[in-house]
Formats: sequence, structure tokens, C-alpha cells
Amino acid sequence: MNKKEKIRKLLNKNGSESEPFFFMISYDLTKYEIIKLNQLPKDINFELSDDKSIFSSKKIGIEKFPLDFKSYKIAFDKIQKNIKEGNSYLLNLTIKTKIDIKLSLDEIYKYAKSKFKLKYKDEFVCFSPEKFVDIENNKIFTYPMKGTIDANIEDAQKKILANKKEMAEHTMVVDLLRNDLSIVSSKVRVEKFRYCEKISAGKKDLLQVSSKIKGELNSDWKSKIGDILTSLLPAGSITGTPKIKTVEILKDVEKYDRDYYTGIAGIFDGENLYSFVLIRFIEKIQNELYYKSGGGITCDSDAILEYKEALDKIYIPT
Ligand SMILES: C=C(O[C@@H]1C=C(C(=O)O)C=C[C@H]1O)C(=O)O
Repeated sequence: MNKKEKIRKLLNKNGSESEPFFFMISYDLTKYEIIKLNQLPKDINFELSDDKSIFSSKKIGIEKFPLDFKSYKIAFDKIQKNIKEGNSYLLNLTIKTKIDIKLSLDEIYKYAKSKFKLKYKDEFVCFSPEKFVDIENNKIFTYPMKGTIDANIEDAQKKILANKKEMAEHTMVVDLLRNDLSIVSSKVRVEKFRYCEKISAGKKDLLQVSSKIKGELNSDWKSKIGDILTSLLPAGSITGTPKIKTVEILKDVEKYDRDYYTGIAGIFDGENLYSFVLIRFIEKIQNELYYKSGGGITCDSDAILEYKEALDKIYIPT
């Protein structure tokens, strides 16, 4: 049985037992943890919050040792070639940046302020602003986030909402996720289109644009959590579209393993399910720390600006 199938069956089984459990799944669905909440080991910590006021402008400085622009540009150019050939029209290109910070993963987890947090053993810490799906009262919701602007630019919100490239990019992700939700649910509707949220990002504050999409599930969805999640993964907002071909291209151009970065984590509380995308992510690899980050590329993208955006996302909100 392959790993995806194993994950699907385990989630279905855990859901049908109606007991609360935690889950985390890697980007390529080869790694996972599915653990009953009352058996969660001490070295796995997480927090999920819906508190909109979680926002802070205190900064922790991070020294960055980024991939050189030339290497980024090679990947970027390959992506543009694929877009011109019609293989994809939106790809989320991500990079791994070595960082230096005088804090342990435990301390980062403790200090980072974010809606969603996860620390996994001494392996990684994630402080994500991005929901994946929520399931409440037989309804499934997803909240794709696409579009980032420096919040301190004058009229930042107005500018990003009026920007045609941002609009096109966001619409593509909403289309993809509407389609994904239609695989697992019915009566899919976009409930909110392009709303802005402010996020503290090191020396900068960022505005991120999201949408809210809703679908209806059958009342037996708890025994199908595995079918639902494995059909939706990897999350469209961190791949691009069309998904299968785009994932293939990313495998070729990204010269590192995403691992749990851009995967998902969440809980089933016995009644409802809440999950988030594993972005804003620091990983310990052989005693060095790496920050994984990226952004969406379209035919209109500028390589320097995209490179800058991926590096701007390297921050710890405190
Ligand atoms: C992949 C990342 O971000 C993704 C890309 C975004 C964008 O292009 O605006 C926003 C949120 C994420 O879905 C990341 O932050 O590492």
C-alpha cells in the first residue's frame, strides 16, 4: 500500500471513531503523523486560533544567507518556458534559505505570534497565517491566500486590490480551489472574494489577500476525512494550476526537498475539523536552520520582485 493510501485509510478510521486527533501530512504525502489528542507526545506542540487580533509589529531579526539570484533565475526561466508552452499558468516557486538566529526551535515556537503554530520534535517550527480547510456542521470551507504587498506602502490595500496581475493570480487559485472542493463536496460557492489581512513580517508588515469558498458535505463525512483530505492535497495555493502538471514542473525546478513545508496540519475535535497550511517554516537540518518560503509565478511575474518576495517572507512575528 502506498503512503497516500495509508494516510487515507488511517484518517477515515480515526474519523469514524469520532475521537479527537491531531494530524500532519508532508507536501508529497510520503510522511505523516496521525495521533489521538490524548496520546500526543510532549515534543509535538501546536496552537490553532481564529483570533483576528493576533498581530504584532515587534521584530526578531534573522540573518539570511539566500540562494543567489542567478540560481533563482534559472528556476524562474524554466517556469516561464513551461508557462509559454501552456503546461501551467501559475506555479508556486519556493526556496530554502540558510538562516542564523540565536534561538532554539522551542524559543521560536514560544515567541512567534501567529494564528497557527506547530513545533515538531527538534525538527521544525511553523507559524502559519494560512488556513487550509475547516469542516463545521457538514460544510467545508477553504481560504486560499494569494497576493502579498508591503503594508507600509501608501494605500497598500487599494493598490493590491486594483492590481490586474494580482487579481488574475488570485482568481486562478480561487478557480483551482473551487474545482478541488467540487471533487469532495457539492454546492460550491465563493463566499468572500479577495479580503485583506495584515501580517507582521520582521522589519515589514505584509498585507495578504485571501478568499473564502464553501461546499456542502454528506453527513457521513467523518468516516471520509481521509478521502476528503487526500483528494485535496497538495494544497492548490502552494502548488499552482493545473495541479498535477505543475507539481511535476516544481519537482524538476526546485532543487531541494519541501518535506513538511507546504504540507498541512490540523485537528479533528470529535465534531469538527480545522487545518492549516505549513508555511512560514523553519527547519533544522544537521544542526543548521533553514527557512523555506516562496510565492506564485505567472506569465506577468518579474524575477527580481518574486525573488524579493520569497526573501521578504523570511521573518518571525513576535
Ligand atoms: C509558499 C508560500 O506562500 C504561498 C504563496 C502566496 C503568494 O504568492 O502570495 C501566499 C501564501 C501561500 O499560499 C510561502 O509563504 O512560503
